[in-house]
Amino acid sequence: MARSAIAPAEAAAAETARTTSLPTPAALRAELPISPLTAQRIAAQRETIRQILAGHDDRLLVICGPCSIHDPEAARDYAARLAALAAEVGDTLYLVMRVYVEKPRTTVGWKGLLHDPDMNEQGDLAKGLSLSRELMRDIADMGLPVATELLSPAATEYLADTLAWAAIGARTTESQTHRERMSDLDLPVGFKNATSGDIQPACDAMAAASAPQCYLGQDRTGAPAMIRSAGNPDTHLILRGGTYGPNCDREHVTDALARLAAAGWPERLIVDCSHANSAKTAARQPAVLADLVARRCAGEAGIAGVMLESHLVHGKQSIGGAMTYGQSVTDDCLGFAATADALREAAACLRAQPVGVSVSSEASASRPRASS
Ligand SMILES: O=C[C@H](O)[C@H](O)COP(=O)(O)O
Ligand SMILES: C=C(OP(=O)(O)O)C(=O)O
Repeated sequence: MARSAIAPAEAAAAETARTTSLPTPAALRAELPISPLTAQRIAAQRETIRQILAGHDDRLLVICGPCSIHDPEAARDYAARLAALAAEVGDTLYLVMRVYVEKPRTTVGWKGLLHDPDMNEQGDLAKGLSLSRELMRDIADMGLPVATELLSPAATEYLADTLAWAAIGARTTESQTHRERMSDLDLPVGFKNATSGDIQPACDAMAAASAPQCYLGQDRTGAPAMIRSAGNPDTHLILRGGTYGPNCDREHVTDALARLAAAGWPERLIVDCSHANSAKTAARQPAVLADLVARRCAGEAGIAGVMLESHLVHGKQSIGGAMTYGQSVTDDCLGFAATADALREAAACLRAQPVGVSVSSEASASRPRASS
C-alpha cells in the first residue's frame, strides 16, 4: 500500500511507536540541579583551562578517563582515584576526567550510556540522559573537572552546565550544526583533526565556532528556537592522528602550530595520546605521553595539553555475558595503575624543568580538591 493511503489512525499509531517523549533540558536540570558551589567551581575550572590554553598557567592540561562510560559506579570509583591523583600532581598537571557518555561510531555499534544505558540495543534516552547528567554532576561535586564529547547537538543543553571542557570528535568536526552549537557555549571546546589526519577541517571548525552564528536550535524547554550565538572565543585544535598514522611527532606538531599562527590563532594545541597516535593500542600511550612531555620540557611550548584513554582495568571487553568491572567496552584503555605511573612520571619531568610562566592566582584558586 502506498504510504499516502495509510489510514490516519494507523499513521498515528506508527508515529507513537516511532517517537518517545523525553523530559526537556529545563526539567532535567531542575530534577538534577548543580549546587551554587559546584557551579562556581566549574566556572573556575573553565577559567583555569582557558589560562592553560593561553599559556598563562604553565601546567599541562590532561584530559583522561574511560573511552566511554558504561557503568556509572565504576566511573565514580575511577573519579575518586583520579581526584586523589589530581591533588598529588596538581602543581604541574591539571587533570580533567573524560566522562564520555556518547560514542561516535564509524558504522554502527553501541552509542554510549546516554543512548543505551542497559546495553541491550533497545535504547533508553530518558534513562541515559538522567544517568549521564547525574554522573557528571556527582563528579563535578567532587571538585574534578568534567570533559565530554558533545556528539548529539540536542543533548548539549542537558549536560553543558556540568562541563569544564568539551570536544568535537574527528567524525563531526566538519559538521556545520556542531560548529554552530559550540559557538553558543561558554566553555573551552577542542576540535579534533579528521579521521583522515587532515587538520584543516578542525582549523575551519575553530573559525566557525568562534564566530557569532544564527542557527536553528531549541530553547531550554526543548521548543524550536532561532538561536543567536555570541561565538566561542575558546576553541582549539586536538591532534589525534589519522588514517596514515600518528601526528604527534615534532614535524606534525610544528606544522600544525604554524598553520594555527598563520590563521591568527595562539600557537597552542592538545595532543591525544590515544586513537591513531597510539594505533589504538593502550599500552603505547605512556610512551607517547613521555615523548610529548620530554619535548615540552625541551622547549616545544605549543603542547598545552594531552588526552589519554584510561579505565580501572587495562584493555577492553565485549558487551554481554560476565563483564569485568571497570574495563572499557569501546576502545582499549590503559589501566589505572599504569595511568597513575605515567602521570607521576610526567609530573616529575615537568617539575624538573626550570620554572617558566607562573600560575595565575585565579587559576590556582580553582585547582581541583580531592574531597571538599
Ligand atoms: O573512541 C572511540 C572509537 O574510536 C570511536 O567511537 C569509533 O569507534 P568505532 O570505529 O569502533 O565505531
Ligand atoms: C571518539 C573519540 O575520538 P576521535 O573523535 O578522535 O575518534 C574519543 O575521544 O572518544
